[in-house]
Amino acid sequence: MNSREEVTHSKFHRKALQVKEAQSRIIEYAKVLDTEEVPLYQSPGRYLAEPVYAPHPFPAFNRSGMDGYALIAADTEVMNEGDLIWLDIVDNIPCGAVPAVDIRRGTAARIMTGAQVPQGADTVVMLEATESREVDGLLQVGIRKLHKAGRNVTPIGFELREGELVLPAGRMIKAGDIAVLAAFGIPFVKVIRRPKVGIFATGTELLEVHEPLVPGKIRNSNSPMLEALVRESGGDPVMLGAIVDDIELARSKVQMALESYDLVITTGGVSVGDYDIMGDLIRENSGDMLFNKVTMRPGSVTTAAVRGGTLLLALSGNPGACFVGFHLFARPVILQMQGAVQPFLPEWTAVLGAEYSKVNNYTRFVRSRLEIHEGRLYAYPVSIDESSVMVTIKDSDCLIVVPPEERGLSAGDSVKVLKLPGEIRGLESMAGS
Ligand SMILES: Nc1nc2c(c(=O)[nH]1)N[C@H]1C(S)=C(S)[C@@H](COP(=O)(O)OP(=O)(O)OC[C@H]3O[C@@H](n4cnc5c(N)ncnc54)[C@H](O)[C@@H]3O)O[C@H]1N2
Ligand code: MOO
Repeated sequence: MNSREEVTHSKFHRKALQVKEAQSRIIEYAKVLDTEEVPLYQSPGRYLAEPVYAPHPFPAFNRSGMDGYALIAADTEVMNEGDLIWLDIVDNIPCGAVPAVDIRRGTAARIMTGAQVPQGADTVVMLEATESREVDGLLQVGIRKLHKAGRNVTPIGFELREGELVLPAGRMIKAGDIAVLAAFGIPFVKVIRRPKVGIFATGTELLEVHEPLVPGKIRNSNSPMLEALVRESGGDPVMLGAIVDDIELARSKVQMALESYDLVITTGGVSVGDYDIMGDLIRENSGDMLFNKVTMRPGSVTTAAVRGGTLLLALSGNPGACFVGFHLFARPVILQMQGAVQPFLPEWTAVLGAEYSKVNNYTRFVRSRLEIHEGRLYAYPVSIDESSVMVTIKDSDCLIVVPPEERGLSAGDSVKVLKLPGEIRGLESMAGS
């Protein structure tokens, strides 16, 4: 066999890996990146680099849950129905103040919601359940009903005890986490640095977004889509444009990108056509190749290599395949590099909303809409889900996983779905219905 035949031969005879096997081959090279400190307000969406333990109990003092009077519950025990018990008011405690006097039998303190309950008091009686009077210049509060100890008092450490784990490392920071960090006086948060992801497209047919359409050409929609997906995954996308189908150009672009970024994603040119330069380029150094075929549709031609320790993910040019390939391979790498606890798409179970008859000998990942009817989750395959189709990507909430052996699926079947990130768009169609 001469070398040209060898190239052709290896182009056509690819060893296909199962998706899980392909995922575990690449995830091995997705090393958690170094840490950095960011201001609290910039931390949403970032991943915590280290666990947060409560530095003090929360609340840090016994807290009043009502505006009213702090007193000793036992003082209200001796009451007959309808009688008023009169207690001397010895203090007035606004929020933020430290009580000046301890409460002893026969006394009470006026207190506001959120203020520190004074020593000795074990209950707070709400203002509406009290009366007040002045006797010889002394203010007194009258209590009509029997009150139990502990009412309207949130004890110290009720939410968190000192030293308790509040936020584990690898957790993506959201609004509730911000509240915890703020409450514990953490103005700068240690997070994992965002991976820098170089993105470029290959294809002589590609025009930039701003260019007018000309015969035979299409606009490069995959690069901006990948840019958005990388950003959505917490990565820092670096747009390297589109190159024509020229292997020399691709080689130098790949080399530069691998030396400069934490991950390189390309789209297009991985099939067996005469101009599928990314496939050829990766095969040149087959020792570095992790795989160049996966038993999935769309995206069977998804290719991965590792060079100088950096991953190169060559996704298909077909928009549907590029989208699915990103979620199955690129997103987990980007998340893992940020130390995410669960880098893969979550697996849910749904009811299939409509018949799906397409099958082949590869696992299908069918772009689908999600809806909830009477408390049950339904997945509806999008109207057209071919690998080459772009327009239905926007309607996808999940990917239904259709195993290769199935004879086609019927409406009502239980199906495994991979939930895509973000809100469920399918629910928008139900708004107002
Ligand atoms: N003889 C064979 N032909 C094909 C095979 C095969 O096994 N044997 N595989 C098919 C499958 S499956 C897929 S998927 C595609 C994969 O093709 P490539 O990944 O090499 O992608 P291209 O050929 O470069 O482009 C495919 C398609 O997508 C359009 N495209 C490309 N880049 C972009 C972009 N940045 N934005 C929008 N659209 C893009 C391109 O114009 C083509 O229409 O190969 C099958 N063929
Ligand atoms: O790689 Mo293709 O997208 O399987 O159809």
